[in-house]
Amino acid sequence: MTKLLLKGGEVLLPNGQVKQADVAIENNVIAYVDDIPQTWQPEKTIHCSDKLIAPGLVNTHTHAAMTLFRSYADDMALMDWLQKKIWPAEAKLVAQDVYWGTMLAIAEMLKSGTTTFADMYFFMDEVAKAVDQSGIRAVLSRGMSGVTPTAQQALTESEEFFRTFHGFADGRITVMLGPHAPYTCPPDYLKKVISLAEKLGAQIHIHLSETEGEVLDCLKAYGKSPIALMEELGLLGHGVLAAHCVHVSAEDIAIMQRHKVRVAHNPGSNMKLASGVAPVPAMLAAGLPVGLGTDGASSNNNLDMLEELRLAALLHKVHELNPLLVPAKTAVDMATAMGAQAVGLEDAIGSIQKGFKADLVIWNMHNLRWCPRHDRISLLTYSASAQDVHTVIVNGHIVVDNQKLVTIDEEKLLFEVQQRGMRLVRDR
Ligand SMILES: N[C@@H](CCSC[C@H]1O[C@@H](n2cnc3c(=O)[nH]cnc32)[C@H](O)[C@@H]1O)C(=O)O
Ligand SMILES: [Zn+2]
Repeated sequence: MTKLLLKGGEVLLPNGQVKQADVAIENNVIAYVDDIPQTWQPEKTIHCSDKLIAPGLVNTHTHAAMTLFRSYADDMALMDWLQKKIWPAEAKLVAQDVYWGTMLAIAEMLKSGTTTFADMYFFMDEVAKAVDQSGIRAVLSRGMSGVTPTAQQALTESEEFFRTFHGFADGRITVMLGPHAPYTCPPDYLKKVISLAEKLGAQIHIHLSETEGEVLDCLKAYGKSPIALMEELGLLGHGVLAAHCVHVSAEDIAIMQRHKVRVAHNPGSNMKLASGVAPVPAMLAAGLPVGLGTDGASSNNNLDMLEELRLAALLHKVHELNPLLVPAKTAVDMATAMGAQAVGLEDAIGSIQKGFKADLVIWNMHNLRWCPRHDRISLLTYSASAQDVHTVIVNGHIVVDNQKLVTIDEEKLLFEVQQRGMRLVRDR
């Protein structure tokens, strides 16, 4: 048994209040917040004065290994970017590339306070290996496309991946099915995905209504929006994490409400690819859980969730010319508890409370950006930097210690990803 005490810090509580409290961690869970019995003796103590103990950030949508393509193809529209640059480069990927690209992503995420990420990619055994070794938590899906020669193989691999890795790495890995999008997965293929989801009891992670073009094409082909088409096919009944949802109508939102669809909002990616502005205030008002995501590093171009948190708080204000929208408290909620809901882990992570998994970030407030401290949630949203991440704990284990990665060799990582990234985009 390991017993860890976080002493003398300020804790961001589930109700959004911040209070001075000690936190006791036993094995992988939060054993006590504040009311620690006299008899409880820690094996290790972290002194947290001038520090804010907050839930780990939840990155609800990414393609981790796309760090390999960071800065390779910028300033393009989504379909051009995917079809002309990314998919040809991805065709050259080998398993080891995905391992190293993912490890780089994990290193970047951990150091910037992310403790859980939802991923959709391929060579997922390699992703699971990187997750296992690094100590982060992840919700993994093998991206499936119905229009490539690997369509059938993707279904088989997804099933095997689910059976092998759902609950793996001390429960840090959960697995979803990942049909890529309606424009790469035609209805007949999605029906196969749905049958598989039913057979396995698996949830679904999919890109929906990311661009206006996607919605118009879908209307033309099927007479329905992507969301309405997904409802008709029966996909929405399976616990759906829908990435983007930029071009959704009021009717779409009503459908999503009926089926408790969870949204991954990616403001950085949506802005960079000029996809549009998701109606986040309307989706929140409809009671949909809206988490935040970075999307792949190649459309962002970093995996810093604090940046998404801030963009989420800023974008909707300027877009609707209403400074009251997505206040700091809501943005922090989206990056933590609502993110946990979005990835289906709301009973385990996303808030600091007794019995929850010990996934925490200790922020250093003793610096210029955090002074003076009128409101910690405001400071975290509008002022903080990833450099203020002092210590990160996932599943009760310290994975970042005083800004240093504990489980990952950073120099080796930089070398590997530099070499591999260059090879992938070299013309043959
Ligand atoms: N098409 C793959 C499976 C999809 S994996 C996830 C895919 O999502 C792609 N991707 C990354 N960002 C976005 C985005 O913003 N929208 C749609 N797809 C994206 C990424 O390049 C990757 O190919 C196959 O052949 O089986
Ligand atoms: Zn994506």
